[in-house]
Amino acid sequence: MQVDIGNALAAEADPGISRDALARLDEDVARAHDRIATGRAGEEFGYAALNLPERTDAAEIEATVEPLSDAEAILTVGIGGSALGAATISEALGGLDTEGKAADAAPLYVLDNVDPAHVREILTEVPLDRTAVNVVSRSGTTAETLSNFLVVREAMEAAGVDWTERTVVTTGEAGPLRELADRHDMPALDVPTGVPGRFSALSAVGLVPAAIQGHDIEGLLAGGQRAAESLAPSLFDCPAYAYGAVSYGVAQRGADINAVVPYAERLEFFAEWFAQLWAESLGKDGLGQTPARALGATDQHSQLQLYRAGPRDKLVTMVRPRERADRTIPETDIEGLSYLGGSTLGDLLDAEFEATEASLAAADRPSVRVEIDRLDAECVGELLYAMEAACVLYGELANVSTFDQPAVEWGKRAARGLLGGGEFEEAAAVADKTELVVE
Ligand SMILES: O=P(O)(O)OC[C@H]1O[C@H](O)[C@H](O)[C@@H](O)[C@@H]1O
Repeated sequence: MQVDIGNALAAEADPGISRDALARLDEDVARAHDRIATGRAGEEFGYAALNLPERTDAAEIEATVEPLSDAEAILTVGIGGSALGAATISEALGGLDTEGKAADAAPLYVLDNVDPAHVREILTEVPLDRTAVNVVSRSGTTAETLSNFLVVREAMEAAGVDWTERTVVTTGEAGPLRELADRHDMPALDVPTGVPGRFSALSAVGLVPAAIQGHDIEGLLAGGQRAAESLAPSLFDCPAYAYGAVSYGVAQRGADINAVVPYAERLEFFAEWFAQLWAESLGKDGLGQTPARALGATDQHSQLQLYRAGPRDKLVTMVRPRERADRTIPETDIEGLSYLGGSTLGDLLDAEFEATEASLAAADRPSVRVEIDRLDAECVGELLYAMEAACVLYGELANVSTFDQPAVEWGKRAARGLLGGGEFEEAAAVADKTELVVE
């Protein structure tokens, strides 16, 4: 993976970071790297995530899902960190919904919301008797996930399918989901200890659907390991830290928003995964950098106007694979279009990428270029790990508590209280809402 931070330098962009400031920041990076290394060595909560490429047992995952390898569809039931990693990996490697049909892998459907219409659509679409269900919850108590799973289970029973035969559970050591798996003797995998959901993509949490689809999960872990080995005490030697440090540096200078723009349809979910990672880890104590999601080249024709000419509060992160399967644009004699003929759609996408980057630089807007070689298992594993390491580094530099999410849990308790799931003072706050209704 390669990161180019040139267009985030103060000489090119406002806000931007000067070379002197970057050199000073590099001293903080060295200290943060030491802290991260200590945390990893002690398997401390959160830091342990950066050991996953070594810790995750690919053979165990493959053996556990083997009885479901004939599945014609996969249904992941989870939310947040228990869904986005799997969706990101399966999409990047080919195998999300309809894309999967073209890619010859069982398509992955993700039930990560409790919108009844969405649930109904998915249950109508998947062949329940030939679907592998993967219910994923670290806590085993998340209301959305458990409710959806109860609905899926009921639908399978109604269709005469033995759901215990078609479900893999991924959960923590204890909790309702673990008890359910034990009671029905279902295949179950562990959410690794010490790893928050949003950092768990390179574990059973993110790898089960890819394993069922026959993707190279060893390759994903090897790519993660390659990024782990690239961690170094200077941002000038480590692409992941260069990205984390520059994001932090420009955020301190006013780039409160980080617009992530992959130039690959198969990385659309990556932007969603990144958004959870960045928002939930770094949005603390009045600090943080708001993730925005876009897709190149499509969103050049919508959001780019704002990114180039709106408030100077954004960093644009442009992500692309350097190689991709390509398709030639047919020659044409249509007047004014002949320049397109003979080049490829990939050439066009790359030209759009470079033109957008230049257009941001010409307007003094900071951007960072993140490139991977191609969209294969190793490069995807490397990208996910590097972004996690970048996030951990940013958290160290900002001195926030990267691995918790108290604000999210507040809302979870309030919703649970409202549904009669126990006494929670957060639920009482709902009744205190101030109204000023206009009809
Ligand atoms: O895996 P679960 O316990 O079901 O949690 C799923 C999600 O729940 C919360 O929203 C947390 O903030 C997320 O970080 C977590 O990924």
